[in-house]
Amino acid sequence: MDKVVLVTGANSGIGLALCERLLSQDSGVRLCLACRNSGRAEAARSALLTSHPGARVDLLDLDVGSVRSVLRAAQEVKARYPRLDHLYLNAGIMPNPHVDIKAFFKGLFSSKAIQMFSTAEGLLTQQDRPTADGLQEVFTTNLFGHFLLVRELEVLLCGAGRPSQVVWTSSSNALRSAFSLEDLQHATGTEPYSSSKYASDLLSLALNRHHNAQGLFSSVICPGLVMTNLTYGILPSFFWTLLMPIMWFIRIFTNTLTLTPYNGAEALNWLFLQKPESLDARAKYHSMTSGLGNNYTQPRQMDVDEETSEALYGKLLELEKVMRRRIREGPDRL
Ligand SMILES: NC(=O)C1=CN([C@@H]2O[C@H](COP(=O)(O)OP(=O)(O)OC[C@H]3O[C@@H](n4cnc5c(N)ncnc54)[C@H](OP(=O)(O)O)[C@@H]3O)[C@@H](O)[C@H]2O)C=CC1
Ligand SMILES: CC(C)CCC[C@@H](C)[C@H]1CC[C@H]2C3=CC[C@H]4[C@H](C)C(=O)CC[C@]4(C)[C@H]3CC[C@]12C
Repeated sequence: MDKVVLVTGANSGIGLALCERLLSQDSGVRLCLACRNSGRAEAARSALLTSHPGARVDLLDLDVGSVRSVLRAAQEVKARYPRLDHLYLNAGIMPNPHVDIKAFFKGLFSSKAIQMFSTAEGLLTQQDRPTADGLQEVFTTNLFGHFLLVRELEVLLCGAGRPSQVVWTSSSNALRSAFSLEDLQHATGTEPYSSSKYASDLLSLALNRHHNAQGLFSSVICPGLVMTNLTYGILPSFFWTLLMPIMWFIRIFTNTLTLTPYNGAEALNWLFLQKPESLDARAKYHSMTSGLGNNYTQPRQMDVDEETSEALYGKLLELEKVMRRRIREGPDRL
C-alpha cells in the first residue's frame, strides 16, 4: 500500500528538500504539503512536479500558528486520507532574532568554540508576540499548533494496522535552561525558540509513552545549521556567504554544519526508511555532513526526563481544553 506523508512548512528550506528526497526514493508516496501561504505552496508543488512528473502531491491550507486553522485542516485531512504513515512537524519560526556579537567573539576564543556553532548557546535571543488566539507565536507555531494537529489526527495515526511515525524538526538549540513549566509559552523570557524546541523534545517522549501501544511512534531530529529563510532572517545572505570558508573549516571539527537544505533533511529522510518501533524515544537524530561532504545520521541522547515531559503533556492537554472551549463558545465557531 502506498504511503501517505504530510509535511508542515513544506514550501521552503528543509521541508521542501525533504519532499524532493522522498519523491526521489519512493515514487509511490502520496505527499501532502501543509502550508500557510497558497502562492508559495503552489510554487513548491510545481517545482516538485517538474522534477517528478506524475508524482502525487496534494496541498493543504494550514497555519500552525492559528488554532482554528489547525482544526479545520485536520478535518480536511481526515476527509481526504484513510490513514497517515508519516507526519513531519517541520514548520518553525524564529522572529526578530538578535545575535550577541560580543558573546560570539568571546566564545570563538574559548574551549567551547566548536560547540557554539552547533548549539548557539548564549548567542541568540528573539522577540516574540501574541497571536490572534492570545498565545505566544513561537510557542504556538513550533509546538502547540503541531500538538493539536497530532491530537486531531490520532485516528489516522493510531491503530490502523501498521505503525505510524510523527517526526519533530527540533534543534541542538533546544536548551533545558530556556524552558520553564511555569512559563510554558516563554512569554517573559528572551529565548522562545530554544524553549519551544526543548518542549518538542519533551513532548515527543510523552507522545511515545502515551501512544506507542496504539501504534504511534514519535521521533525528534536536528537538521544542523542550514542556510534557509530562517537563517537568512538572522544574518543577511551576503554575510553568510562571507562566513562560508569559516563554516567549511569548522565542519572538519563538527559535522553539524550541514549548510544545505538537502543535507539538513538527511535525518528526516533516514527516519522515513526506519521501522518507527525500532527507534530510540530518548534520542535526537542529527543530520551530519562530514568535511568531505558525506551525509549521515547520528543519534544522541536528549537532555530530557519523564517527570518534566509528563508535566508538560498535562499542561498542553489543559491548554487544548481551554482553546477548544473558547472556539466552541466563540462567535465564529468552526
Ligand atoms: N535552518 C536551520 O539552521 C535550522 C532549522 N531548524 C528547524 O527546521 C524547520 C524548518 O526551517 P527552515 O527550513 O530552516 O526554514 P524556512 O523558513 O525555510 O522554513 C520554515 C517553514 O515553516 C513554515 N511556517 C512558518 N510558520 C508557519 C505557520 N504558522 N504555519 C505553517 N507554516 C509555517 C514556513 O512557511 P512560510 O514560507 O509561509 O513562512 C516555511 O515553509 C524549523 O522548524 C526550524 O526551526 C532547526 C535547526 C536548524
Ligand atoms: C561574525 C558574527 C556576526 C557571526 C555570528 C554567527 C552566528 C549568527 C551563528 C553561529 C552559530 C549559528 C547557529 C547555530 C545553531 C542553529 C540552530 C541549530 C537552530 O536551530 C537555528 C539557527 C542556529 C541557532 C544558528 C543561528 C546563527 C548562529 C548563532
